[in-house]
Amino acid sequence: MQKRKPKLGQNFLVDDTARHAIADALGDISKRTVIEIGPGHGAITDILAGRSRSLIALELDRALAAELTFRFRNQPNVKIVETDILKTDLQSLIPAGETADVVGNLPYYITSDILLHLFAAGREGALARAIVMMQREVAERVAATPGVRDYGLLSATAQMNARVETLFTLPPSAFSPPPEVYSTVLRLDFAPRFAELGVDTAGFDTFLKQCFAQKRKTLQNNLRNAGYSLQTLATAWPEGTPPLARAESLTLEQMAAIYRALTQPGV
Ligand SMILES: C[S@@+](CC[C@H](N)C(=O)[O-])C[C@H]1O[C@@H](n2cnc3c(N)ncnc32)[C@H](O)[C@@H]1O
Repeated sequence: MQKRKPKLGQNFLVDDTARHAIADALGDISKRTVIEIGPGHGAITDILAGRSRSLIALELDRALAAELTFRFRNQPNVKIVETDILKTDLQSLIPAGETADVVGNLPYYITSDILLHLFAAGREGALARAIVMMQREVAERVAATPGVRDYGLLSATAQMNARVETLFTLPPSAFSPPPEVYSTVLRLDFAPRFAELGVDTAGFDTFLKQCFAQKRKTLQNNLRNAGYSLQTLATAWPEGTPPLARAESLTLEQMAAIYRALTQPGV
């Protein structure tokens, strides 16, 4: 086994039950294209190769990509691509008119960037489902509901793009070498809510960033810092929303109502 490259987040899964549970969480993939992020030594790849119609595994580490290319050389449904997931256009990997599912024990140093990359592909209609493992604390933020301590920009962004379900948590001993943190597996079913909530994608993304800019400030103060006047905010503020509310206490429906009132006054 090659030496671990800590910079690439290489903690390999060695728990047999867990790697099967991750593959099982995808459901029936016999007719699906599956994209694996960071296959490493193939702990999950081995299982998916025998189950999926087509498996495309994206690995940045040249030696690992070569190892897997050799191992799967006689399986025409498996394609190993040496590439950076963040620089890969996922839609271009998927047959026209179809969607793919994603699986990955993610390199933790770029978890948020990978999630944003997946949400962008989900909005394009390229992805149906993702089973992704990440540091437990990050998973808790992705899955948190409004009003709880962990709810913030990552939760709101994730839940504008997907239904989030927490599946299970693994201790450091499930990996080699063991990381310093616990890890949690999430299921994301891509279901963008922008049209349903009457907001435009790019504008509402920016608005959410403005709303959550400073956690200790009220939502109105964050929006004043973003350039909205007190008077504009007072006129647009929906009835029933406390003026001193913080962004993390509001539902996505309430956030969207404020955004619509600010950007489409009189509608
Ligand atoms: C946590 S390991 C998981 C390996 C394997 N899937 C497993 O479960 O044992 C993360 C993997 O992602 C790869 N990786 C890191 N950065 C990447 C990137 N930007 N694009 C694609 N793969 C990357 C690493 O080389 C490593 O193989």
